[in-house]
Amino acid sequence: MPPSPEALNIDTLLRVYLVVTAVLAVTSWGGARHLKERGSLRLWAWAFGASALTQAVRQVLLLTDASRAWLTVGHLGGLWSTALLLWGLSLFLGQAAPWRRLLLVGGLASVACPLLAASVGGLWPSLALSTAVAAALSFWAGLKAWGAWRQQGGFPWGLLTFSLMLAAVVYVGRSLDAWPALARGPDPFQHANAIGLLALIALTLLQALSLLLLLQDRAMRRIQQLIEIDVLTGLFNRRGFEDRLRRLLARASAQPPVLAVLDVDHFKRINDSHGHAVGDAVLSGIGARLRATLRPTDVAVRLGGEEFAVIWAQVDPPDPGGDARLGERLREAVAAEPFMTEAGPLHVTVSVGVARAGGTAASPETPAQLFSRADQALYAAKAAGRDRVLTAA
Ligand SMILES: Nc1nc2c(ncn2[C@@H]2O[C@H](COP(=O)(O)OP(=O)(O)OP(=O)(O)O)[C@@H](O)[C@H]2O)c(=O)[nH]1
Repeated sequence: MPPSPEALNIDTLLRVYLVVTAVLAVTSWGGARHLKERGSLRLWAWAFGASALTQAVRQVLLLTDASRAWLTVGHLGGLWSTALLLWGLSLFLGQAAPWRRLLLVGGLASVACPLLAASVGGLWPSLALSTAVAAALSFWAGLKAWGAWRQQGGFPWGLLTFSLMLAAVVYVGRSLDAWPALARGPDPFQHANAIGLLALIALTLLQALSLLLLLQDRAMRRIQQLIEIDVLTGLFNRRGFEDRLRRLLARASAQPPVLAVLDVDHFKRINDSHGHAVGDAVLSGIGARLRATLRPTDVAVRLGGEEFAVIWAQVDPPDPGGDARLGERLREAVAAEPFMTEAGPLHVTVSVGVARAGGTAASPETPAQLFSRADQALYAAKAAGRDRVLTAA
């Protein structure tokens, strides 16, 4: 026997929806203030707030003898909420927010819903229209989240995509269910409507959780960047380098990585003759040139001062002179053209030591051993007159 409509009373569920979205709005707003987050989180607070506010207005209207057409305000919460969530999502992803289109769609629906209700004399056309628009917006937001999920991966994007797409399906169901021609009598309609509402409450909670996880994920990535990235060049710093080298060496790969250690020749002279700012500009330029010679799988590092390193993660099998050619590419990238600085064009060279990871699959060379061999080759290149590449034995 199907549960009686009392088991899932729509008005009770609407009040639960009001309380849940109000709590989410207040916590998101407080969180946005606390984190000094002006963009997406504030819009998401408004998104939850839109649902709470429209429901609150509906509850107040129920206490008055206002025209039933005004009760359609309760239908608009999901629509405005999804529009604001989508807006915040665009900001979060650094994309241009389609706010004009969102305001237009939301505005038109907000006018059309009470007008429809007044002219038909029932609430169903307003519910059908508002849920259809909310479905489209939720699908649009779901596509955005899906795009980010494909690009960046990660559980929070997956959860958000799932909850937005499922919300779109629920909205479509509610929209179809509102049509009297499709309803199978008042009770099934009430029951399906209530199930839809229950699902929306759960999905709203899921969305809030995934947005929270996304914010946390972004903060973690920022911290990771601060820890691992050299501010001057944008390359990895020594910590990031050690971490990556350790992981690459631990990975049993058909081709062990090749490491180059580079040191700028007579860099002290640049600093002494032209000042630290010019020296910094040269270091930054070297970083850019190194990066430009590499593939995304390779790693470029500023080890500190005027010392750099490169790890080639995927290299050809060893062949005579092959490793030296890799190092030569870096040396040429730096020496080929002068660096344009405020002190004029400066010709800069680097010395390079290259070493290919050795050992066996069962007992690979340690990062310290590999680095030491490359460093010795660099030292030998310096001693041999600089501006050259030497490979480790
Ligand atoms: N502008 C600038 N200079 C730095 C930075 N870090 C280290 N240096 C300078 O880099 C110079 C390194 O000098 P040395 O170690 O003597 O080496 P070099 O002059 O490059 O000589 P060789 O390596 O023997 O060819 C020092 O003057 C440091 O002060 C930095 O972040 N910015």
